[in-house]
Amino acid sequence: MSAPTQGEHSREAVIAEEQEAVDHAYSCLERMRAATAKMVLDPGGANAKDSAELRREHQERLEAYDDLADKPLVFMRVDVSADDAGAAESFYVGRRNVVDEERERVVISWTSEAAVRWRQARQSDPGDVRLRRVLHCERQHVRGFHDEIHRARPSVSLAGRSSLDASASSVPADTPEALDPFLARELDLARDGRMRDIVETIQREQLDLVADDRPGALMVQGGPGTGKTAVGLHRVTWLLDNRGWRAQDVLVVGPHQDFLDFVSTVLPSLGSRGVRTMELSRIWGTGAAPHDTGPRARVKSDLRMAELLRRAVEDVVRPERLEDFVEYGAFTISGGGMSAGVEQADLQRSLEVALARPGSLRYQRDEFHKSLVTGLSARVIRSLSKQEREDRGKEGPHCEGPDRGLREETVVDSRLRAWAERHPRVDALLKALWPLTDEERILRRLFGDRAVLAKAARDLFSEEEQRHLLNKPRTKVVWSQEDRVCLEELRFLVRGERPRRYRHIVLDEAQDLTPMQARSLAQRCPDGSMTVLGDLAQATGPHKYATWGDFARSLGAGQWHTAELLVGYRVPRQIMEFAAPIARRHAPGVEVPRSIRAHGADALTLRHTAPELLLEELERRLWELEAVTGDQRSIAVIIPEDAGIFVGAEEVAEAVAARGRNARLVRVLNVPEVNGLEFDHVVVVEPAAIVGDDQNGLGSLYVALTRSTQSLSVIHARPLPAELVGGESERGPSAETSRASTAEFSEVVARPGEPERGEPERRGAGEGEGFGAPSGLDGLRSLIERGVEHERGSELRQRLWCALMLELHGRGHAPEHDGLVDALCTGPDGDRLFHVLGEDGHTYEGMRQGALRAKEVAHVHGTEADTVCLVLPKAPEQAGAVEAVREMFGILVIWRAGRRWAGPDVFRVLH
Ligand SMILES: Nc1ncnc2c1ncn2[C@@H]1O[C@H](COP(=O)(O)OP(=O)(O)OP(=O)(O)O)[C@@H](O)[C@H]1O
Repeated sequence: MSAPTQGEHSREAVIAEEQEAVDHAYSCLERMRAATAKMVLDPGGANAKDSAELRREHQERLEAYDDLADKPLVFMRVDVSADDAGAAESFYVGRRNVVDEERERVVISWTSEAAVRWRQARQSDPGDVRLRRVLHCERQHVRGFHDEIHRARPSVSLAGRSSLDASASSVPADTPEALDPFLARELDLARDGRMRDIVETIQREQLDLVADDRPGALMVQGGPGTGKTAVGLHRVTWLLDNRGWRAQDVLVVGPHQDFLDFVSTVLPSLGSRGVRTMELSRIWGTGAAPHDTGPRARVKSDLRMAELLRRAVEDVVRPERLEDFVEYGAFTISGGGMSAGVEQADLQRSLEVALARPGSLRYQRDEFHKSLVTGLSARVIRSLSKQEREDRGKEGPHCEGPDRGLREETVVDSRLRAWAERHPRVDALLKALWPLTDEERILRRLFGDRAVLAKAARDLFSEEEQRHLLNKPRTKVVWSQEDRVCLEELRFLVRGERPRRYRHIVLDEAQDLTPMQARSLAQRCPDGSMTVLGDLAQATGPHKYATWGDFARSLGAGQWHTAELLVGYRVPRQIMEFAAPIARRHAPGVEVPRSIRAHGADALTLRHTAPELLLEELERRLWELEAVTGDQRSIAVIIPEDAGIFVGAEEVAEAVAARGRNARLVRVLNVPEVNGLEFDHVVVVEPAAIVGDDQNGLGSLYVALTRSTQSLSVIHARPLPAELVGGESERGPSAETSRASTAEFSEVVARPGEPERGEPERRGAGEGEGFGAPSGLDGLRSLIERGVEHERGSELRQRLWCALMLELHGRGHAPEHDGLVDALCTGPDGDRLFHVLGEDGHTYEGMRQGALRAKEVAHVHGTEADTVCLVLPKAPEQAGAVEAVREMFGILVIWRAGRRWAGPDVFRVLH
């Protein structure tokens, strides 16, 4: 073993010194933990309630210590000038505040004002920072370090550096392109379905936003993977620590539950427990409600709806009905030997005053009710009081004391008020003036009655827009997500009910919020303190905002400011360059992030194939990826939402699951489900179908293409959207043509009939002959082919066929298929021919016809299949049908039962 160099000596010495400090920090933390655990058992407190409250607080602190799990407690040392003479004081920065027995600071939380300031210092403008050293720890063990700022002497890491430190010390930390090795290592880690906190490697521009203390809404625009979500979550911890807010004061809103699960460990690892997180659709009730679509969704979630709803509520009131209750110039009630009345002019005035009061519909009604009852009971009281006085004069005193008369009057007054309050005529008058006081009925009437809608929508919505809002007559109303937002607005207008409020709200993927949703969320945050995170180029919702200023208008935000994140930390550069033209087309004013991650040679793969081979190609790509990546890396298959293209998510998922061991890490998702998530490898299937004809389809594709940290594979049968291949799209000329050219990528083109790479050539269908058709049968063959082709028009049959192909491929077969044969497996125990049936395949008649067709196919194809099998979409309708088909035709039958195959011969035919 060679002797260590001088550099290695000094490096080892530094690590040993830092290790000592880290060990001390951990032992102090352990002491604090033990003391807290003791306090949980014996919390003290003046009474039981206090004790319970204290116990809960200690318990939370204890859990916060434990939430560190395997994350390092300490990750930075900072030396700052203590005096002009050059003395320096050292501090350690970490995930928690730690003190020693004398309550001296041992570790300062990264959220403290000082720690943030030190981290914002630059080598060129260090302020009082003399040394800023990043410690690379694995749990408690210091493995390396890197000096970002060192003013006293050259960085020790320059000498004898480890491979981990090598690039860091050679790159000036102030250079934006600098990718420090700790960061590079973090970014390259496998994505296991849970986001990690980035507190150790947070970049200056990110930290600036985390610690932004301006009041109002902070809106962060940033492309895919620029760390918006990470910034939003770290900001929550910073706010809780610096504003003294409780966790319950903050709400984090994300696009869907998977996203919330994905980020669920970040806040606890930063020491912030109990922050409420919610998926967007659950904010307004159940997430299961359907969405409106197309122009209806657009109109219904437009900000103008707020005014329409206000008018709809205003229009509910029918002041003209007052007349119907007035006789001889007054409104009167009588009963129980009493009568009372209010003159019309007074009544009119009361109504006007009530309607002019700021407040909800019910509040105004109640105010009118109160003043009416006061007016009525005042009249009765006066007459009764006179009577009483006369009676009292005859009968003598009823009770003693100076306030006798007053008390009697009060009793009479309250009894009379109750009488007037509940009088049926009063009730009838209120119902006539306010016929509706229920938000659901008001909305049903607005969307169900053309005249009501036209009156309220007069100068707000065009006639066409009004048509989109109208429900079809006699349609049973199921409240959509968009309706639910309107209902919340109505609940305020009608009852004055406001949803729960928060001190701060973080909105992630905010570009997809509708204006009405944004307005509704802002109402949960009366101080307007919000963090709004989004990317206008990733917009997939019914509304597209041109600027964040438009979004701020929906929020009704008094104060707001925007910031931009421009460096991408997730997506490798080659993929980002491929996807960028899509973003530029979709949101021309928005800057595409500069990816900090270097090209991987095989980061991008494009595969073109025939529609019926899409599934096979996908299977093949998954095998390849798994072969390369092994068991540890996550893979997402992103398919179009309208799966009509070839097969649904279920079938792909089944095929993935059937492969067993790696299935855990392979997920099949569509774009709304993948929003905000990331995976190591992503396979995007049929981009053109993801774009579809939706105005926000390009946004969806941009989301799909930018989910991976390692590689992107695109498998397509339809031509790629023009933006991806540098062409002119039908959507108009590209703002900037793509720099990507298909030649740059590994592209495999496979069509039926064309030999694929490495496969023996075979003659394709549609060229006059199938593989092995006996001569003389050509005429018959084409007749039968036409019949088969016709049957293949069934979508159900197509899906069933795909499921069968997946199954067979999954079992290691390479089934042949052509214009006649659905699947033919050749193996040592004979040939098996499968014939797939469609809609009526499970009826006996369907099976009988299918059996005949299968026989014809086998005959003209010339296959001497040892086994012919019918594949039904579900279990046969008639008992005994399977046996009958087997005995009469010699044909076996299997069928689909949910996600499985079933039938008495299923193992024989599918082995
Ligand atoms: N400073 C950093 N250090 C380490 N990892 C980082 C840093 N910044 C971002 N990342 C990582 O980059 C990935 C993308 O971050 P994040 O999901 O926050 O981006 P985003 O802008 O919200 O993306 P999208 O718009 O696609 O939702 C995450 O894995 C995150 O941990």
